[in-house]
Amino acid sequence: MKKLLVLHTGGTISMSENKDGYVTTNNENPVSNAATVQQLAEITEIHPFQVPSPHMTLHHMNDLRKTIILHINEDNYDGVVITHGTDTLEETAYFLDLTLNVSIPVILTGAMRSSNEIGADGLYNYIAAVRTACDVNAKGKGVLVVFNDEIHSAKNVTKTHTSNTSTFQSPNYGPLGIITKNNIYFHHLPVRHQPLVKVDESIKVGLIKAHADLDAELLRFFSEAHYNGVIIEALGQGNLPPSALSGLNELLAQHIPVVLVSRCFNGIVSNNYQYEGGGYELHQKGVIFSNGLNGQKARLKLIVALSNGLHSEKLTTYFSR
Ligand SMILES: NC(=O)C[C@H](N)C(=O)O
Repeated sequence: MKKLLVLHTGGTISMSENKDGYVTTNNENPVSNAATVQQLAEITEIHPFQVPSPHMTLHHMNDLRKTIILHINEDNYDGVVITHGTDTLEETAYFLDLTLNVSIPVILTGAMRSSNEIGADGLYNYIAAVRTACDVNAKGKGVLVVFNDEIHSAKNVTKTHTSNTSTFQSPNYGPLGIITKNNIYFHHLPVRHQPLVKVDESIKVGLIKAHADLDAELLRFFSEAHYNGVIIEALGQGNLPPSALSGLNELLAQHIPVVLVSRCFNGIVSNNYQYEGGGYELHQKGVIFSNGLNGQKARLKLIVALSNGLHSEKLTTYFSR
């Protein structure tokens, strides 16, 4: 039997509906010690904290990382499963993917319906995650998200629906694999990069979404509030309204790294347009173009990059991968 470390962190998978129909936190995680799961693997369960995932912080994520390292250094685990709220699940998954230097499977899962609601998906997803963690082909693929019978890479997966159980999707790329009643099939191999292991929790990176008439004052805020970096979810292929440019110039003049992603759901930013605020001009100014991440993931990537002392060209290269 494979030996797995399971970390329960909270979220809907750990919650129940009360008599008024509202979803609330339980003292005990209902999927903890589930008999069906105990038959699949030898499981050591720990509960580092129990929070709804909107309460997750960089400190929680880093704490989770340290806890995983501590336990896998002490004992020979074949894999790690983390149960987590879905709202920020992709952020914790990607943070661990960027910073955990391990080859055993590390898999996050959660639920869209709490434990006593009709069609509750928590135990089902948990079982699927445990089965995947036991699969020999799940090794060396970085951090994975298992949800609704699909296996996604932490880098590409995102929550796409407020309530549907098929909420986790990987725009542009699709899932790495699928899970059936009896089998686990991987169809793609993710491109892997060497993790960076230092994390400075004091680094502050802001995230802002561009829109028509974006006010330069909003960008100025980040320099006034001493942010270490800024992510802009730009328009289309990577363009900004002229109204924002004076604020952007101030950030760049103060050598605050600015990374561009797109507010579009699919595609990658590029320096095509040569008009005021167009990608060409932003690139010339020194804005860093990210290779296809969403804003919340680019934020964590910039925190990790700055924690590891990446600046100028090294930072640009890191974001091009
Ligand atoms: N489905 C969920 O888990 C959502 C919940 N609000 C959370 O992220 O904790």
